[in-house]
Amino acid sequence: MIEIRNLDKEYKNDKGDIIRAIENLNLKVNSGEIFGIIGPSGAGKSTLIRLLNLLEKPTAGSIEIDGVDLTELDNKRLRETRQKIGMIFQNFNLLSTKTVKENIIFPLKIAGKNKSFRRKRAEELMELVDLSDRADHYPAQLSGGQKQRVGIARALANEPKLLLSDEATSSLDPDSTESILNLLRDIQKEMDLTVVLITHEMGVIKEICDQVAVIEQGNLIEQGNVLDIFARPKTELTRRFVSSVFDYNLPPRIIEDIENGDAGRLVRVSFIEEGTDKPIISKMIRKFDIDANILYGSIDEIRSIPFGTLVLKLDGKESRIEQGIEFLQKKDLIVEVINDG
Ligand SMILES: Nc1ncnc2c1ncn2[C@@H]1O[C@H](COP(=O)(O)OP(=O)(O)OP(=O)(O)O)[C@@H](O)[C@H]1O
Repeated sequence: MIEIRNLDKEYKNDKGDIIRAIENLNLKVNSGEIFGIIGPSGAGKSTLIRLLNLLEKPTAGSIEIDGVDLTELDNKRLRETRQKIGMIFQNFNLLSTKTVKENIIFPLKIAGKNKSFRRKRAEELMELVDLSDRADHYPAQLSGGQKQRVGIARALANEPKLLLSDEATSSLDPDSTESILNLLRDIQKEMDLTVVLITHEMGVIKEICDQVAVIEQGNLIEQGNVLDIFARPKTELTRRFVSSVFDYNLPPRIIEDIENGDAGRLVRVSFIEEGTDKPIISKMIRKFDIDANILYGSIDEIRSIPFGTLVLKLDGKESRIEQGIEFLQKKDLIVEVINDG
């Protein structure tokens, strides 16, 4: 669906220095995915999402959507293409002097749709986002969550195939965030949309994304399936993001033992889906004559799929322990030796 190649974006600051907001970035987003891009402040997230519909012009590189390179389109074709890319914003960007219904009708007007079509489509969209009873309210009369619902309805007006979300839940309270994320998930399924969202909150990624890319200082540093990234974050930054929503860090008493050289042989076993861990670990204990004490465990759910990690202390013959670890790895558990003992 989207293929970004060798993308660069440079800005000049007030002093005339060049700031490389995006550096040689390559990314592929498949059709029908909810793809999250996460990074700390200043990483280049907003720049990247604005590049995706050419609200920002790249300094170099290409952005293909369904095989069409946006950077090569003339203004007229770019405008047409943009109508098929919906976008929602952190600050909603609603027209304050227009009602809910008029805000939703606005992009349909721009697309040249006739009056009866516009009215009918607006009714459908208000129903979709559960705001039919607020049709004649103005944005100032709505809660943040309701404003974002209007933003979503407006973004979907011209039946886009791609929806871009620029920190859509960052200014919402936790309940509204949850309901907006659920709405995004539902409409993604119902309309078979591809969604690209940027966020600085790992909770958003955990809640609705299928794939995630982590960016830092304009560079893509890690990318993959959300479950894999949670189970095996490769970079320090990703690990920090994961730790913000999943209790991944070792408890202080274990860290202390490691520092004092008293911890023994410790492994972290991460598993996805219920029950896969227990029979396999007890099998390892029997098969290789190893003692395995669970020192610490943490279990959560990622989009209804159980996901957890256990920290085990292994005792036994060195060679048998090696074989035991290999055995776990072959069973598709993610095993990380955290202390050699
Ligand atoms: N119009 C601009 N002119 C000059 N520099 C810019 C401009 N827009 C962004 N930048 C710089 O580019 C870098 C990336 O900014 P960007 O807003 O894309 O980051 P971000 O990850 O979205 O940050 P935040 O989460 O704080 O919004 C920053 O160093 C920023 O100062």
